[in-house]
Amino acid sequence: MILTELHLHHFRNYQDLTVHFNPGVNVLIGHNAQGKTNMLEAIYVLSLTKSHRTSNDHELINWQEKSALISGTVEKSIGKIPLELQFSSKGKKAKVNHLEQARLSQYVGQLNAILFAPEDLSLVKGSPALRRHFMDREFSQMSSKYLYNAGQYRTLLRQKNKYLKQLKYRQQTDRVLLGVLSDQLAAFGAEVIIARQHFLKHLEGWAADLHQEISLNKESLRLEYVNQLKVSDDTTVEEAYQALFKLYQDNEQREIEQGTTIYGPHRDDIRFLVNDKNVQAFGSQGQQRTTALSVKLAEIDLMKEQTGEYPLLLLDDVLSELDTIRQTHLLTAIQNKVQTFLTTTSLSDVARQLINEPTIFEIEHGTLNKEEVK
Ligand SMILES: Nc1ncnc2c1ncn2[C@@H]1O[C@H](COP(=O)(O)OP(=O)(O)OP(=O)(O)O)[C@@H](O)[C@H]1O
Repeated sequence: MILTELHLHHFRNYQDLTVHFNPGVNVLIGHNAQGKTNMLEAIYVLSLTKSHRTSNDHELINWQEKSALISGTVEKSIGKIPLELQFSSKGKKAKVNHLEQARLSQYVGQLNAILFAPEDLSLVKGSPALRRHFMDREFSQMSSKYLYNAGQYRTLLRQKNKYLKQLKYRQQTDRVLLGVLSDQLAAFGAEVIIARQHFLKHLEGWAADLHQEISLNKESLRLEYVNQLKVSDDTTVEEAYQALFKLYQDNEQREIEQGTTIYGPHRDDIRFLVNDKNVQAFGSQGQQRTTALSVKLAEIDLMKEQTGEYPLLLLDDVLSELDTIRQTHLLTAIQNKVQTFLTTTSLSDVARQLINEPTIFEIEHGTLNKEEVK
């Protein structure tokens, strides 16, 4: 898919801007604090309805204003689709084809974007929460069912945890309601677990090939889904539900004593194995970076496989974080395949040579100038 046009109105430091993009590589270049990341963020928000930098939508609205608008046209194999998001103190409204969507979950999936920022290089060495967030964010874009199930799971988890605390401090005594909450939680949790198993298996296939290539055939990569149920590719949702519900029943007293839910996909993780060794514990920084890069690039192919369309790729200041070999791999892997937006304060010679006919936009104080490419 291609984002042909973007319009920003009172979004962050952009007053009123309409920009037409290159279907290939778009370079957003400028000094610090001019609005490069804000532009990538706008595309990301147009894709997922929320920002990767803040959970407070109000921050997206220009400080002098009361509302903001992001709109754009996405071109897919089925045709052109106009998308629009409005933010105000009353909340946000999402429109597809000029029609307001009753639920944001109906909107997500129209425009898919993969964001790669320097912090993604710590996907491997960062906390398990980072990897769970990664799974939820990426798999939600590929499957509205996943988005729904993960959302329901989160809501029920909050309810169950609140109830467990009330039982712990004896503000409640009725365990029947706890059983009902655990039953529902196990049902949505099982859906999330089986979907993660499925998506990670496919992601592994793509990532292993890329990793081998980037490491010049020296390393093999495997991805293991770490979960308390130890599911395999053959485990059904029903089996996972039964197993998870049993864990809740068997550990009811422990969960009450701890005032929190101990089992479920909110405790999952991903283990990355390079040449069969856990790269988080034993890998060099370079191996960890190669792993993160392979996994990010693999997402592009996974998304194409699952949705039939390539996503957009948003690269926020990552080139400067990668050495020449990894830069070369990244840039050759995306050329002529995915529409790419990359921010940088200066483009290295390597990148200039590798990028095919980019459009270069110079950003200064929330305005854009197109640079003629020499
Ligand atoms: N809600 C807002 N209203 C107005 N201006 C904002 C708002 N939010 C952020 N800004 C301004 O946007 C600018 C930051 O833009 P951005 O994060 O895109 O920088 P950048 O060009 O990516 O820089 P760097 O290279 O340092 O990452 C800052 O000047 C900040 O003050």
